[in-house]
Amino acid sequence: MLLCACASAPVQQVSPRLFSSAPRDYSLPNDSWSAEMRRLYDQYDQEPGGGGRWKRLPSYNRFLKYATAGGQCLSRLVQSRARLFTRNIKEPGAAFEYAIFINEEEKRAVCVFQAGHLLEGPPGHVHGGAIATIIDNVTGACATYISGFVLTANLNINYCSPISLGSVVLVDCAVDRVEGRKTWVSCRITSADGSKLHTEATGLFVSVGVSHLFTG
Ligand SMILES: CCCCCCCC(=O)SCCNC(=O)CCNC(=O)[C@H](O)C(C)(C)COP(=O)(O)OP(=O)(O)OC[C@H]1O[C@@H](n2cnc3c(N)ncnc32)[C@H](O)[C@@H]1OP(=O)(O)O
Repeated sequence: MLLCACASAPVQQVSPRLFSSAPRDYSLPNDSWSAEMRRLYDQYDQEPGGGGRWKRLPSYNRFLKYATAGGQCLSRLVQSRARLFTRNIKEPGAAFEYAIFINEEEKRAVCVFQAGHLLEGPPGHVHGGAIATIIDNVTGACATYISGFVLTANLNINYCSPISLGSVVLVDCAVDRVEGRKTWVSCRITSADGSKLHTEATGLFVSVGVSHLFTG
């Protein structure tokens, strides 16, 4: 489902910020984004407080450092050099370029995803593991938004048609049901115009306390 275009967000500066300690929000547009990527982003992006249905999730390369409620402390405990898998390649556009938008009312998440040249699997096309990664990330974000902290227990993926490197696709997820600690999410990856189905998936997420990460 697409929305009317809104005011464009500024393009993120990706040069090293030598004199700034502010974290980079990787979900903001940068110069590597194609016109198609930017167009889709603008369709879902909403001004904060504008009452829109879609809310962009900020995204940093360290999961815990910028989290509220003791994130920094946990980050030090876990591993100071740890970096989020999808955000750890320095060259903009080389790997995972994406922005996730959440629609809380519909319990949906949509991700605009541009797959860079380092994600190659079959010649000229995206690796199945990279596709699984973006699915896990977006379905996981959707489940987390609705159910709080969860871990992926099960992911089923049907690869229907290959995704060309450099192309922009839509990852569209919805929470199907929540029962106790379990949250089921379904997901479809389509071409930007929705006409071609690339991938279908379902995921089961289980709610855990953060202490589960330390105790197993
Ligand atoms: C915002 C950024 C988002 C990023 C998203 C990234 C998400 C990830 O990649 S997470 C990393 C990959 N996942 C993991 O490492 C998880 C490893 N697994 C585990 O830690 C555990 O097995 C875990 C937490 C899933 C479940 O363990 P535990 O908390 O002991 O739950 P447990 O009591 O066994 O099961 C709870 C329920 O889930 C069900 N369940 C658990 N695992 C499965 C499974 N694989 N398939 C089906 N059902 C399952 C159980 O049957 C049980 O159901 P019921 O309540 O009806 O009896």
